[in-house]
Amino acid sequence: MSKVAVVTGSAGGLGRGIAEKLCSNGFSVVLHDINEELLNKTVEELKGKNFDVIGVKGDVSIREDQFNLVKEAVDKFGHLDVFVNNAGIDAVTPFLLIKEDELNRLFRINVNGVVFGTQAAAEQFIKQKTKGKIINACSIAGHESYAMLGTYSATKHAVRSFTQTAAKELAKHQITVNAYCPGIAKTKMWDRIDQEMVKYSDDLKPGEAFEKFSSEIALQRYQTPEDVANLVDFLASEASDYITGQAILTDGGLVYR
Ligand SMILES: NC(=O)C1=CN([C@@H]2O[C@H](COP(=O)(O)OP(=O)(O)OC[C@H]3O[C@@H](n4cnc5c(N)ncnc54)[C@H](O)[C@@H]3O)[C@@H](O)[C@H]2O)C=CC1
Ligand SMILES: CC(=O)C(C)=O
Repeated sequence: MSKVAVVTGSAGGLGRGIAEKLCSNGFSVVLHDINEELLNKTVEELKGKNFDVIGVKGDVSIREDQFNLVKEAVDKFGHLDVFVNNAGIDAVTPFLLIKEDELNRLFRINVNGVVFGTQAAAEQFIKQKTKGKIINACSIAGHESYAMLGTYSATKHAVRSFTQTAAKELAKHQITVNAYCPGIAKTKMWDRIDQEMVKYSDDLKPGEAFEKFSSEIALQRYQTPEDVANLVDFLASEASDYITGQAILTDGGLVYR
């Protein structure tokens, strides 16, 4: 019986990389995204590689959607082993200009989404009476707060906090809860961050905010989805069974904790 994983926000970017890695290691994977068109395209591409996948459209910030996502996974594949809370959004704003809408939007998706996904997955693991793995998208911004990324950094610190609390409460059920903390990966998220940072700067040109952040990386290259997927793959495997409540950096040497 193959293992079953759900990856939220996996129509593109890091989530897609994670889904592909788990598929290539024999998982059946439920891809999930709010962007239905891209989700359907990605599902077809992965099916074309003979991967065992389905797609479920949903919004992580809606609690009911997260429980429905787990239900769809179990209806299709019979059980659940791994739930990756990957979906997240960004905002670039000088601190003095942060407004209520930005705070609510980012916390709803980046934090509420992780809480609801964790609850839905844990409920299923407890019902199954099996161990289970919950893996959350944190960031270097969950360890270090960045200028212009105040709201985003606060949400990622909150993800780290909920990862610890959930790990402590769910350990008695043999459920582990960990987080991966990527550095600077060239996905649509960083394309947007770069564009916005350039708008607020007098001297940066398009691409230069990304280059500036990347130039600090000790290993001298920006991150790929595969780099991130390698850590998530480990956290999804039995090799990580004795690890819980951790927010592990994978950033090529950028933030040292
Ligand atoms: N790209 C980077 O350098 C880093 C990314 N991260 C985190 O990794 C995760 C993935 O990031 P990327 O792939 O770069 O982002 P991305 O923006 O390229 O992809 C995110 C995906 O999530 C989906 N999504 C957005 N809101 C959603 C919602 N409410 N419900 C369901 N799906 C939704 C989007 O449609 C998109 O397909 C995020 O949590 C992000 O904060 C962390 C550190 C660095
Ligand atoms: C996108 C992100 O997580 C950063 C800037 O750390």
